[in-house]
Amino acid sequence: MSTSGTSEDWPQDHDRILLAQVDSTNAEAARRAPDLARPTWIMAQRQTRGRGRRGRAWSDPEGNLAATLVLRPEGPPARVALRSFVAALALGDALGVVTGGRGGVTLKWPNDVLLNGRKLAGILLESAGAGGRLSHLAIGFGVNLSHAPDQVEPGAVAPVSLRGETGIAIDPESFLTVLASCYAAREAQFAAGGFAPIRAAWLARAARLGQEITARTGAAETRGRFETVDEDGNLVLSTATGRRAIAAADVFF
Ligand SMILES: O=C(O)CCCC[C@@H]1SC[C@@H]2NC(=O)N[C@@H]21
Repeated sequence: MSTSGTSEDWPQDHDRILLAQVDSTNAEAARRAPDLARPTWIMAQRQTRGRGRRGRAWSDPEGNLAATLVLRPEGPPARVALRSFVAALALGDALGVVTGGRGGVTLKWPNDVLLNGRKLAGILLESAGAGGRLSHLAIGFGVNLSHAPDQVEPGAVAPVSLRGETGIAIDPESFLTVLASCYAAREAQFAAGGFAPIRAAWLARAARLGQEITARTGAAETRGRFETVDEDGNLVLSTATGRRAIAAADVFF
């Protein structure tokens, strides 16, 4: 199956491609990006080689959401990368809509979404370009709507599914419609107001803000109090040896 089209609730300036199966919607995004004239969501019912952050595999049973938004954003790569926060916020908004705002949704730096403190969703940003200019940005969303994976990395936040945690059953296509609409609203906020309102909204939902956390980048580990996220999206920790701004890491609680 490969269909494209729109429905009443779908954002007017976004396109949509629905696939039965693909290796990875992010990989498909990279293949199709040169031919896409408008922001486009690519959703697959099943991925055979879903990928997660830092080269990890992303397990993707049918009934979960696997979708990638392909954008052609203007601006320097560092600003484009702030869409990581736009995306996480939009996903948090979408979950608020489907749960009727019952709460329990928090955001874990850089861009995981937690439900009742456990991992419900991950986001993977990938881009291509040359000479300081990006040709496209792919924002991949993996949401455990129906099933939580059995296996997790040692020390990682345990996974959870929306259905298992709340009893709410929503199919991926319906969830995508809500997510696309929430994303369009947050993108408009980012375009109009820059990172400041996005940052403030993200911090208002941040998991473990003010608490001790560990940031791990390769073999390097930094433990400290989670102070804030700065104007560039860095994780700021107050450590025994001073304030540290960390651009990329995995966070452990
Ligand atoms: O490691 C993470 O937490 C990020 C996981 C991102 C998974 C999604 S599923 C849709 C898109 N396609 C992929 O191959 N990965 C992302």
